[in-house]
Parts: sequence; structure tokens; C-alpha cells
Amino acid sequence: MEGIVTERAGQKITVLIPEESKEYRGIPLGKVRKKEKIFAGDYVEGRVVDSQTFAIEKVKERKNLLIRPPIANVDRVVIVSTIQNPPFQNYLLDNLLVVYDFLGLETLIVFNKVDALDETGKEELKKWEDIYRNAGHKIFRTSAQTGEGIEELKNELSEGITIFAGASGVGKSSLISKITGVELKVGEVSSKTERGKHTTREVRLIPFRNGFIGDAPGFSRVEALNFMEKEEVRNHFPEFLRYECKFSDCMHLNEDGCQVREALKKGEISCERFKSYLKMIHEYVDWLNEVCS
Ligand SMILES: Nc1nc2c(ncn2[C@@H]2O[C@H](COP(=O)(O)OP(=O)(O)OP(=O)(O)O)[C@@H](O)[C@H]2O)c(=O)[nH]1
Ligand SMILES: [Zn+2]
Repeated sequence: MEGIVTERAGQKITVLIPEESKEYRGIPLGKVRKKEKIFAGDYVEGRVVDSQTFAIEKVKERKNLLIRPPIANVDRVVIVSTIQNPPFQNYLLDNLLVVYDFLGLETLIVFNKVDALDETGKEELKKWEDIYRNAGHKIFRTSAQTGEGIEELKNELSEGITIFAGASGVGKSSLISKITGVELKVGEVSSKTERGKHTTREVRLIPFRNGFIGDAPGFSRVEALNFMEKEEVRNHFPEFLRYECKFSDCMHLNEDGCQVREALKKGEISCERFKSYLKMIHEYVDWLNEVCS
């Protein structure tokens, strides 16, 4: 029989058997226990021992294993931002997009709290939406307050395992509650977790349609270079990949025949995105002010 680990809290492992829509306490057999640690999101094989117990005989090979939150086999991340309250941080969004793409996750961009935007905010939202849409990203406008955009977002989360990431206060918990109908304990996800104070807090996968949503947030800040080589970063700006530079190892800095630079000149690539790229890899180019005035 197959199941999925929906919770791992200390020694307690909860296994959901989808066939039965029933949760059991998972007990790993000795050989499994010896071989590996078990995480929420792990797909397991085993047998029902009694009405409450499932013996785990095998942990299936993991697609990936995230550390924040500790969940295996994550398919997708919803990266939540706001334009106002708190103010938009495009460099943070760009870093999250690069890192999660590098980790092999599907990335969705959500602009939340659209109910609370003033006129300037609405203009700004349009500007940034255009930039990210042109870069090739999927974008949603939502309000956890009024429900705007929630159905559209839900339809993207029907399968697989999804987590939510983004800065503090953008509405991650509010969105998860709105989508799943499960109230998250407010304050549980405190900024203290960032400093490792509550790192043992358990993670639960909340069943949603044919998939699951993690109840603990992903990164609220990251730096691409903590995850990958400088040369790797450019591969996670999808808009750069549309162009073929003269040199296949072009970093899009001062190389001859750089088509990304040409695309910037023509306005086909956003200067904001390119500036994030430079900042991420700690580079600067003399021609920037001329091209991006
Ligand atoms: N007006 C408005 N307020 C919202 C919306 N979504 C969330 N909020 C409010 O924004 C505040 C922060 O929401 P949370 O859901 O706690 O945000 P979070 O991203 O989980 O924050 P952290 O736990 O700090 O990471 C709360 O007071 C929410 O009520 C929204 O769509 N519109
Ligand atoms: Zn180039």
C-alpha cells in the first residue's frame, strides 16, 4: 500500500493513505529507520497493521528535499509579494525566483493585498506585472481579504505539493487559510524561526484537491550565490535564455556580441531585472547608465 507522510513531529509520523482517505500513525520498520530520516512529503510503501498503525517498509526515492520548510518532493512554490504594506522588494522576488527555479520547483508569482492599493499602488502593480509577465512568469493578483483571484490561484494548485514563500507580512498564512479553509495559528510562523529559534516546529501538509499545501513558509530572504555558482545565475532568468549570444558562456557583461545587452537596448528585457542580475552576481557594467537611463 502507498501513502504520503503529512506530518513529521519529533518521533511522530503521520501517513495518509489516499485510497482510504485515512491517516495512520507511521512506524518505520527497523531497516527503514536505520537507512534514512523520514520527512513530510515522503511517499512511502507499507501495510496497515491495525486501525491506527501503518508500518513503513520503504521510503520512495525523493525528487528533492527542502530544508525550509523541511518537506520532501515539493513541486511548486507560490512566491507572495505586495506592492504596498509592506512595500514591494523586487530584488527579493528575483532572488526567490532564481533560487527556487534552481531547486527545480515551478514558481508562481502572487501579488497579494490588491484590495488595499491606492492609485499609485495600482499603477505600480501594473508596471511590475508587465515586467514579470514579459520575463515569462505566471502572475496572479489576489486578496486574501476579499477573495479576489483566489479561484484562479487554486486552479494552479490542484496537484502535487505546494509551499508558500515571501517576505514577512505579505499574507502567506492568510492565503493558505483562504485557499484550504484551515485556520493557521497566527504567530506560529514568527520571524524568530528565521534565526533558528523554533526550527523544530512541525510541518503539516494540508490536503488540497489532489495535492497538498505546506503550512510552513519557505524562504523570506535568500541570496542566489548561497545556492549556486555565479555562472549558474543567468540560467534562471528565463528572458535571457531567449537570446543567443556570440559566446555560449556569455555572462552578459562586457562580452562581444552579447544579445542580452542588445535586447536591453531595445527594451525587450527589463532594466530592473537586469540590475537584479548584476546585484546578485556582484558585478557592474559601465554601459548600464547609457542603456538603462
Ligand atoms: N488588506 C489586506 N490585508 C491582508 C491580506 N492578506 C493578509 N492581510 C493582512 O496582512 C497581515 C499579515 O498577514 P499574514 O497572513 O500573517 O502574513 P504572512 O506572510 O504569513 O506573515 P509572516 O507570518 O510574518 O511571514 C495580517 O494582518 C493580515 O490580516 C489582503 O489580501 N488584504
Ligand atoms: Zn550575453
